[in-house]
Amino acid sequence: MLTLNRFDATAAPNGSGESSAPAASSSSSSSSSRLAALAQRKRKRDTQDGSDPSPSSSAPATAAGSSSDTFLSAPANQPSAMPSIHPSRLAQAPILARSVKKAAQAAGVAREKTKAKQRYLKKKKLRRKAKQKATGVGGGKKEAKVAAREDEKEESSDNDSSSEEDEAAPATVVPTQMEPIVKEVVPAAEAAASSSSSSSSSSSSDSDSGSDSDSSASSSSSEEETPADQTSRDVDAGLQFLAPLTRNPETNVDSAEALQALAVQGLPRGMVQPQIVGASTTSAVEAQDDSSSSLLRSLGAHLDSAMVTRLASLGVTSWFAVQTAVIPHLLSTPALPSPFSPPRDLCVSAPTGSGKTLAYSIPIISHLKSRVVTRLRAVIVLPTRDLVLQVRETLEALAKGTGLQVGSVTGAQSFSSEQALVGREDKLDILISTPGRLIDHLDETEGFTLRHLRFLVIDEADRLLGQSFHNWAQRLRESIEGHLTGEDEDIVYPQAYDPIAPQSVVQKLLFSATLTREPGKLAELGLRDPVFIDVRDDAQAEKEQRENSTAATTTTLPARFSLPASLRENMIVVTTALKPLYLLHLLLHQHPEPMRKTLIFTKSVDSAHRLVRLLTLFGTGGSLKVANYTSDLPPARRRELLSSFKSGQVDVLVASDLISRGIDVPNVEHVVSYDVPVDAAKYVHRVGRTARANREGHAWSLVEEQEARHFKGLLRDELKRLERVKRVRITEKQLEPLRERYDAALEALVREQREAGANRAAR
Ligand SMILES: Nc1ncnc2c1ncn2[C@@H]1O[C@H](COP(=O)(O)OP(=O)(O)OP(=O)(O)O)[C@@H](O)[C@H]1O
Repeated sequence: MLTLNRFDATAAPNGSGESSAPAASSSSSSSSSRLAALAQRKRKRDTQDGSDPSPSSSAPATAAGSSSDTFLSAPANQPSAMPSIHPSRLAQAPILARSVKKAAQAAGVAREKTKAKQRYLKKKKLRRKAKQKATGVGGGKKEAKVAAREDEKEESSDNDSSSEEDEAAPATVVPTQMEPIVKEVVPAAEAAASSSSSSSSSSSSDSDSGSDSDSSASSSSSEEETPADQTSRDVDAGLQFLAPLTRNPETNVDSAEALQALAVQGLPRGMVQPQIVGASTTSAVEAQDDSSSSLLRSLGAHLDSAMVTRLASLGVTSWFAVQTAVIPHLLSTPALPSPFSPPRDLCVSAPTGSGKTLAYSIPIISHLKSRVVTRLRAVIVLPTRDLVLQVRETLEALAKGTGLQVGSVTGAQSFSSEQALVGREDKLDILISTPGRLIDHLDETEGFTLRHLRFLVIDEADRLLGQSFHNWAQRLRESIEGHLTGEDEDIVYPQAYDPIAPQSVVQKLLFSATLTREPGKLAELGLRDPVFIDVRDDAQAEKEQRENSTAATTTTLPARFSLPASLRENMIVVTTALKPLYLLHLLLHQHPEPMRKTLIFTKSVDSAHRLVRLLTLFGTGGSLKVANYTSDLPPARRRELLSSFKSGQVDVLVASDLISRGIDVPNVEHVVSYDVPVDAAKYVHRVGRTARANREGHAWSLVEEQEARHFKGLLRDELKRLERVKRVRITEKQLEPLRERYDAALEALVREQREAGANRAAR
């Protein structure tokens, strides 16, 4: 076991000979040697740093032995040195956790307040005081902010001193001791790779690891196994998961080694072993309250006939693939899970337009509809206001008649009116929000609490986890888990190293068509043993299922990008100078009829404005009504435009990437990328605005000659769909009939812009 052996090895040069003491010797002598080793290491570091030794190790250098003696003469009931194991390791390895607990009990470890716990309680008290101050009259907000800043300062100064304190406190299992363990693993692994003869001539740290292996070999071969040895073997097994971390995990490689590496680096196991579902899977929407033998009914959650009727009125009579997999899974978790057996989290990767919104909305409503009092039990986080409103509309339609209260906060209304909504805990059952606004309310709205939360949905998860806005993910997680401490200051949990500690019952649900594979990003949310559901096209799903059924373990990752099978993709290579002309040809003459129900994406708001103006000057108005739909428009105007588009009063919307994610505009037939998307995720979300809900749709990418190579590389290497993209040729000869009008429109546009520039300069 690395930690223990390392301590023994450090003690050996001291002449105590404790490292070579038989493993069967009493536990107190083995802990003594570790304590002596700790003291010596600390002295050594203090000497190297030139810093003042802390009181616990402040004995003069000549009194090395006596310093150890100070530890050795600890009272008999002083807990023995425990292996330091990161809580997350213990959470992953129940056997190891049990062994550590047993060893702790055998050694008589009293459950007393550790220093870390004391620090935590102190900080909590300070936070509460700051909050109380903030809720006082006038200037409360400012005071709270100052107090919070002070909290942060204190936290960082605490952290600075923690490693020193922790080492001086030999008897506590403190997570921060993980760091030395990890550092030791790296040289040990390197040493193993190099020739065995080099160990004798290594530096002091090398010799540490060298003697680690020596001592473990000698003691394990000749002596009887003690409980401490048993523990150290278990810890060794746990540490096998540790490996040197590479800085940038390869998240786009599907080889077995890459997957293994990602798993070692912390990608949840479930993500390496997803549940794969074919995209054409469907099932009938049926009420489950009629069958007394229904498993779901026995679990207290089911789809009642009122919900089935509501769904039918919305045109939903059968489940899409993602719903077939996700809805029963979520309904089968209890509405009120036990904190001692909390539900597993869920990550879902499914194509654009495949019905992910209903996949989470229906189980949430089905679970919450039987609640007795209104409390905030579900929070749904989305990246933009438009998406928040869209999802809110869906939830309101589904919740009709259930009495559930659905609300949203996005910043579209004044902060105080939102506070009136979220500041009282009996106003809302379901809240939909952008991350920034949610954190603002957590920080500043008195009475806003997540303590009753049951579901946290992160839709468009990869986009949201890519945003570091005020560390929103971590702060949200703290708010969810923080309330577990309750009012009783003596109960501090969750402590992952206490296997029977109650945990938060919040189930986190992540959805996206481009789900992130980055362990670091997923770790921000602290997912609990997540289940992964991955909807892929049928051929791919079948292949994966066949391969995985013959393999001992599945080694696959959820698809990085999912697109609907009903999407037809095309690319047109164009000359830069004539790009608008190619677009005009595509819109007006590529098909027997002009292209209606079309979304055009440009690279910026300005380009969108210019393009709309050019199309208008050209006079497409006779056959196609064009409007721009960009982020500079007020939300009300955008909603108006969407409804005009839905009703057919507007045929073509020219947008920046504002609506490329999530927005569900029914019946979009064509998506044109006037400027090619900069990355694969953008491509997926743009083209995913068409071919939704199993309908047919067409995507067109206008690729300038000099961009063609890069774009093809994107399709081939990242999206793996080059062969699905049809190359459409438009010759310059085909453009001739439009040329004259186009030149006139272009000239008029240039004139307009010049005049506008001159006017601006004159002002
Ligand atoms: N079972 C169903 N039957 C019929 N229509 C459905 C069904 N499920 C969803 N839809 C419709 O499909 C459309 C797309 O659904 P939704 O917006 O949830 O897709 P999504 O998977 O979230 O897409 P994106 O990844 O682009 O956000 C919506 O108009 C929705 O009403």
